[in-house]
Amino acid sequence: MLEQLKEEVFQANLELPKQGLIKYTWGNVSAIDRESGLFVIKPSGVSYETMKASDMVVVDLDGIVVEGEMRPSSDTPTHAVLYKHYSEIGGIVHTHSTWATIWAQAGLDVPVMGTTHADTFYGSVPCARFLTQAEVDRGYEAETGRVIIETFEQRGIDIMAVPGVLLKGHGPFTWGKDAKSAVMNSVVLEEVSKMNLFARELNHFAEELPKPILDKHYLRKHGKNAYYGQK
Ligand SMILES: O=C(CO)[C@@H](O)[C@@H](O)COP(=O)(O)O
Repeated sequence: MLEQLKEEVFQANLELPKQGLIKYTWGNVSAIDRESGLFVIKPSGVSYETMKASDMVVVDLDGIVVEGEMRPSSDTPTHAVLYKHYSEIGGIVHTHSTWATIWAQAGLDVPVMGTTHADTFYGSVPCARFLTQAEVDRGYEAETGRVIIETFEQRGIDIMAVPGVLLKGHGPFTWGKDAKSAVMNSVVLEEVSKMNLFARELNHFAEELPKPILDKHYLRKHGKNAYYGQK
């Protein structure tokens, strides 16, 4: 069942250490099959060196295991809440990648300071608030998903135009149309987090990208008249 998706999710998980986004088991990737309403996620706490495609766990949108021998990622309820709320999302990634986590620990949005950012994210990547004691008690991981939704709704941000968020004091989540694009978005977020920190260090008054350039770069890749790359 869902053998191809398991392979895709497995390969996407292997990309995390390859791209330098994680150490040890500090991350997870999932992808959903919208037809069955089931998603595939990596098992919790299993070394990337020994993990196999057959170790991937299939869960439903309530996070209940449907297939697999292992316990799914501890972040499964966060993934489930996001898949349930946003039908456009096909893949989700969580990491503790260093540069993005620095911004998360500083409690700051990652501003658009260059075209590298604008090519992927149509605006600042928001930093969501800390969870309250009541939220932690109610279910930390599911409430984390709800805080992400709250952040995007309160700020009126389109989830697919800005496919990532920072969780204050924790780290980034990114998403995309599938697992591969969600991983690419994590790589971009990590790179721009690093670039921005150095740019602000060199010049505390370094400006954000002006709107016309943000529009041009984002829309030429993602707008309805996109023309970047090959047909
Ligand atoms: O954030 C954390 C731990 O603080 C987790 O996302 C991370 O360790 C990955 O956990 P899983 O191996 O996916 O259960």
